[in-house]
Amino acid sequence: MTVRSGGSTLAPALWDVDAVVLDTDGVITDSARVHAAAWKDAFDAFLSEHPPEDPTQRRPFDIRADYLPYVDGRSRRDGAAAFLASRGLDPSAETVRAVAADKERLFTARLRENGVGVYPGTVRLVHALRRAGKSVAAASASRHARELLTRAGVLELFHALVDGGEAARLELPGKPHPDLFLEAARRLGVPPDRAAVVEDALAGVEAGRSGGFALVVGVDRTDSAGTRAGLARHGADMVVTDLGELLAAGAPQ
Ligand SMILES: O=P(O)(O)OC[C@H]1O[C@@H](O)[C@H](O)[C@@H](O)[C@@H]1O
Repeated sequence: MTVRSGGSTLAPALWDVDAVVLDTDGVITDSARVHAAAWKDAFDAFLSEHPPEDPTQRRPFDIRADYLPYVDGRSRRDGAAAFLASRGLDPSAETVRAVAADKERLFTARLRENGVGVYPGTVRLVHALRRAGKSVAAASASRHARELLTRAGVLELFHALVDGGEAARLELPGKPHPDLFLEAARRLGVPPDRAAVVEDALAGVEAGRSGGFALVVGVDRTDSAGTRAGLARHGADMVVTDLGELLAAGAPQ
């Protein structure tokens, strides 16, 4: 049976779920690259001021090799600590706070200068899900998620939002723990085995998998074999390059 409602058609993978929880950075808004670039500047400054003892660990922060496994999807402090530890540096609370504060300053400056865009394929999918009677939530480790969704003009499309501020207030452990997504599903009133998670981060697909969600969709906007394989290995049931692929062929573009 094809779910046709309001003229839109969802891909079969979504027919059997009642709700979809979408990560924000890189899934709804094109802000993952802004986070990654700000982290690179902050970590490279730190590495040149505090070079690791082992010369092989002194190379600059690399967005593919370092951002994806250690920082993407994790809270500000968890991401900073994971990367520093990966280079053999002591992730003391003080060091983590200093690097995270530097990244925050760089991130907000970039955001002020360039603004943030939204992925049109995601907006089309969210409209189609709503027309099909499904609930939709946004979830993010970022404390900026509400601001980003508001600036992009899409906040009102979501029935619930759990962001980094909420996660801290509720003391939810960050991704790869599933708590952020479970809280979003709880707010929608849908059990995880009736809901899908959509994520671009390795820690995020892992969270969807360990949360027992019915479907975990990975998003790889670079369409690289390595990233797709990584997302699948960490728990994605399927990987798309754009969320428009979750609309059935023939659905309005
Ligand atoms: O510093 P913020 O805005 O609270 O964001 C925390 C994290 O949010 C995640 O969504 C990003 O993938 C990370 O790069 C970022 O560090």
